[in-house]
Amino acid sequence: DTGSAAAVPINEVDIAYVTPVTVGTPPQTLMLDLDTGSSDLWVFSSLTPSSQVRGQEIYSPAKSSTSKLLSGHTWSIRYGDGSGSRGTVYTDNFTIGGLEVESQAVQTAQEVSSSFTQEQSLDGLVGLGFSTLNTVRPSSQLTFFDNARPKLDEEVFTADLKYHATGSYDFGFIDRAKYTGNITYTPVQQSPGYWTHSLSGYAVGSGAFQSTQIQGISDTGTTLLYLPTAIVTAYYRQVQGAQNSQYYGGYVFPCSSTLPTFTFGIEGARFTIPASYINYTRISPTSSTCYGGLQSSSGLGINIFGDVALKAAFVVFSGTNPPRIGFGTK
Ligand SMILES: C[C@H](Cc1ccc(C(C)(C)C)cc1)[C@H](NN)c1nnnn1Cc1ccc2c(c1)OCO2
Repeated sequence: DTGSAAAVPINEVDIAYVTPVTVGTPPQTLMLDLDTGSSDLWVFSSLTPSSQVRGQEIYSPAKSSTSKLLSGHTWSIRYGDGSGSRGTVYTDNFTIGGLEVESQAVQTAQEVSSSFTQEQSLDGLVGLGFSTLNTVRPSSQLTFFDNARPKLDEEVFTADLKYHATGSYDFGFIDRAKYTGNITYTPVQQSPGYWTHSLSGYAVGSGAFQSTQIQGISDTGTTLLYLPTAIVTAYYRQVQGAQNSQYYGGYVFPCSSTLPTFTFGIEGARFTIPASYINYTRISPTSSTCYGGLQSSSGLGINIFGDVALKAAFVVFSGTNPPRIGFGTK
């Protein structure tokens, strides 16, 4: 089997992408954030206090003839940006882009943090990290990808995220029409459960390519690109008026600045992020100061190849043994 679904940016600066999914019988449609950097599938639900729901679609297990309570099971997740959620668990039919998994663990939120309440067009997350990271207790649950694996034509899913436009996620096949040339693969170290791999180096603008291994995680659920401070300072040194602002918590610069491109390596292949992707957003709607899409990872303890980087390529997440990740030019 295969599946294919849209990845729709939830706002005008691509803070996150959501994908239509259906849960239950008859199908209830929700817009969820497919997140390779976590492994819980959770949704706003009929169990979420109405004070914490602001426009989101909810999943009501009581309205589904195929829902089953996973009795005695709970979950609680805290994301790296400080947001979080917790609740109980049902199993139900779950479909993404025509690919169905029966009795998928669907984690129903009984509490969500304010940053989730504020994102009205995001109804939850589909974790596509390794199932070892799932927070359901006493027994952890499998991700949608792990449940779908046995029926997939090929043990892969792909991400084709786009800048200020709708892209796609495919399951079980690699769509040749979505990239040119070949896919370059590199090994994934699946501990502690992220899609962890290395870049082979980087270049700032037209500068020489610096060959250096940079380990990090490819994370579709993270907006920006977070790299070591030395690389980030080398980049913003090329930007007139750029500064690392304590107040704004990162590099800012005049919105009128000309930004260099940023190139990253995967093995011998090179992928260039257009300057426009790094001119991320105005710090406030009327400001002429802009916040960078490339920021330092020093506070995170891990380098994160988020959407700013991933949308510059066609990415193959391969669940083969051993797992690997592939990048193609588009
Ligand atoms: C933050 C997201 C998870 C999320 C997504 C969306 C949202 C909103 C809808 C409310 C906008 C909040 C949270 C990420 N997913 N793998 C994640 N989950 N756990 N770690 N990370 C990566 C990380 C870690 C730390 C950081 C960061 C990123 O951005 C800034 O500081």
